[in-house]
Amino acid sequence: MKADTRALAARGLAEIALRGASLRDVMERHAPRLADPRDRALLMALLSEGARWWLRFDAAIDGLLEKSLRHKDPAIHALLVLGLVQLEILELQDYAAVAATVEAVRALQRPQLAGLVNAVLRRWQRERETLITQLDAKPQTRHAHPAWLATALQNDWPEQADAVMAADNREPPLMLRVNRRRSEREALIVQLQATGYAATAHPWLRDALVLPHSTDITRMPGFEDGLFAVQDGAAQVAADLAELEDGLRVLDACAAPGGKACHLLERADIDLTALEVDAPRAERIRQNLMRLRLNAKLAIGDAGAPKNWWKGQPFDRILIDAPCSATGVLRRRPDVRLHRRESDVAAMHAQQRRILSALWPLLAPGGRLVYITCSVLRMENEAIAGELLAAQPDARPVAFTLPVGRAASVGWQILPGDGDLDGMYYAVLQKQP
Ligand SMILES: C[S@@+](CC[C@H](N)C(=O)[O-])C[C@H]1O[C@@H](n2cnc3c(N)ncnc32)[C@H](O)[C@@H]1O
Repeated sequence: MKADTRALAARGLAEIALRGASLRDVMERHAPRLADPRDRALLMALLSEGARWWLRFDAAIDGLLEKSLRHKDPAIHALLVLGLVQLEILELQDYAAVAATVEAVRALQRPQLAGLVNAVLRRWQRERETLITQLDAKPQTRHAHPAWLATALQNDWPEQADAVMAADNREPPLMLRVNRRRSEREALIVQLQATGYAATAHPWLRDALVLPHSTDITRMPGFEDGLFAVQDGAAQVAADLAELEDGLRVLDACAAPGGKACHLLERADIDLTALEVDAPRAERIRQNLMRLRLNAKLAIGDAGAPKNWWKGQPFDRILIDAPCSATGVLRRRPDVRLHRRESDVAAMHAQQRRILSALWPLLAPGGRLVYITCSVLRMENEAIAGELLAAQPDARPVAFTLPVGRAASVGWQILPGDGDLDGMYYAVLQKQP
């Protein structure tokens, strides 16, 4: 029943936006209560777009209510936000969106608030243009980004900040990576197109396929057989930068869930150690290796403390896909902007520096280290690579260019939306032979 779906979405969105729950957890807990896959899809759309646009429509609802319901009745507050999301973002028919939202008030067992909810949504419709002009006046309510992040983007990327935030709010394509050990890209495209999937080859990434919309990939032909994995194109650049050859010893230092590790293994016959600090997340590496029919040595440990897991043999390649603010992937993870705090960035910087300086001694002379984040903040990116170069006399930056993005003082930055990719930073550092 649609009303129940909206009521469930309102409860879930309140948990995400007001109590710090993750979208994934909320979806996993609530979706099994809906039998119809169309209701589950609506729940996902409401939760994702509700989280993505919370900071715009939460401010609007505050302006429309005399007394905020945010603390007193969080699910009703979230339901009002969802009412505006349905009208403005999901573009449902006005009548249907309002009627179903008012109906959901009853499903939330607050029938006494049905009149208020109806009145607030009607007032939005009447005063829409003025209210939208007010919301558009500030970057944080225009683009639904936290004020600290809008400011940080304007400081780091004054010319691109607006476009970056707009890209964070657009639906990303679904990108796959063909497992070249098990299929050819063209053969996979033919197979997918024959079953109704509009897959095309990415214009410059060798292993990437693009589909216009997200879908349940587990139902796609070839999934169980490990013919492909889901991976944004920006993440697929890592394997090119590693310049692999058969026989190399490679460390993927921050490996879960194993996307880049598997790509490296698909590219060459390497001796790969996949290290991860979080044991439950490491289990996901194991599952991905199994599905894609690949082999690696799995290690659980802290990349910043190699004495606990390193056996003393240097690595020819080290990939550090560092823990970071994830500010480059907000389009795919719409709840992150609600949970990240400004203070997290300095904490991430300290962690990234600790990991990079602990791993540099493990690199063989002549070897290369690829440092990556899915952050768009310079403090986590070129600042980290620059600090290593300043501290290690045997480190040299390797120059490279990509078809999209821009050179940083060290390395290369793709911003969200460049080439319709996620935002990602890359630096390649070589140890003098
Ligand atoms: C950006 S994700 C890696 C994504 C992965 N490379 C992929 O392509 O699928 C960063 C990972 O680093 C792990 N991590 C964080 N701190 C770590 C540490 N000190 N040592 C090892 N792994 C760490 C996190 O648990 C997380 O799984």
